[in-house]
Amino acid sequence: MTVHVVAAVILDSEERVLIAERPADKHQGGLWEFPGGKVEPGERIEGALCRELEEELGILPSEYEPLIKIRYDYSDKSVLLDVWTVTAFSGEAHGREGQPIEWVDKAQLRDYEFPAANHPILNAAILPERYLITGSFRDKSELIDKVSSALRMGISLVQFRAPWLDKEQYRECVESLVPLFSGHESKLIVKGELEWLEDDSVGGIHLTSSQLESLHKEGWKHSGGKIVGVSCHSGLQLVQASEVGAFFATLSPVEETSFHPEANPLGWGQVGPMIENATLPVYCLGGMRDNDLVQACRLGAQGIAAISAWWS
Ligand SMILES: Nc1nc2c([nH]c(=O)n2[C@H]2C[C@H](O)[C@@H](COP(=O)(O)OP(=O)(O)OP(=O)(O)O)O2)c(=O)[nH]1
Ligand SMILES: [Mg+2]
Repeated sequence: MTVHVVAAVILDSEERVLIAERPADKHQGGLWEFPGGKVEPGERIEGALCRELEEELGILPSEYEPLIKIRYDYSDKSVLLDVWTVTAFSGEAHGREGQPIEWVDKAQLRDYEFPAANHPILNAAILPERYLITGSFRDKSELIDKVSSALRMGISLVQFRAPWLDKEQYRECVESLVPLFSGHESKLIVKGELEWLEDDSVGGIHLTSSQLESLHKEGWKHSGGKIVGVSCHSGLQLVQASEVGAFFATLSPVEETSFHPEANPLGWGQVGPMIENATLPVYCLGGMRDNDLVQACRLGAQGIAAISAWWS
């Protein structure tokens, strides 16, 4: 039997996250957690969220939205963690059950030890809702202009993609973008070979589904703090993406897109259950515009990924 648990990534005005230490005598005791607890029979999930945060922290959430759902089988117990982001609440958070609590910068979250099920939840808590993939550009200066303007729009995760360039031009473009990301909370992800993981000037890499397939076959597993994203087009690939230790996946094409006119759109109807079963954060990709974000998040996605929407 699966225990349905609601948990909250509570943010303050400085984007810090509230975490609490689980009592030593409880399941997964002594580890840090996102506050929450079991949903009672017949209880609505939002009701359980408000009740648990009131009981454990003495706060009442007023603005919240679904972040991610993760199923996980511990040897002694199976849980469905239904995680919500809370962006506004009344009251002063304190450990009402005597549990230590801490407000932590997102970048520091990985320094704390969480239960095994929380791995994708940490990634979801850290990743933004919008993921820009670079589109066409004439030269480096246009590339820099376009990425700069996206960063000014508040986009903080950018994949550099330019399949028409040779290796040297490609590297030069990456090098020209790197300074835009220093000092920002933003991350530059390079679409390309695994060797980019060794490059400390970039935030991570994005793998194609065929790279995923061969890496998965080899039994490759990502370790370390660098972000790894993977392009997925099926439920099986989403499973493989989790198994190789990817931080997130894009799922495409959700709708028709001029970039891949030959591909059959999955449509929201198929995308919903695929996200539901995924065990990593998923960005919807393919024909996405800003106003698709609400629908994507309603289906449990991390957010949306796009070229055209933010590449003007
Ligand atoms: N709240 C919370 N629970 C988590 C997290 N990660 C994780 O694996 N769990 C597991 C541990 C527990 O098996 C279950 C949550 O149960 P709980 O002990 O907090 O439930 P509860 O607050 O209702 O407390 P009680 O019924 O034991 O008094 O989910 C997390 O980040 N937050
Ligand atoms: Mg609890």
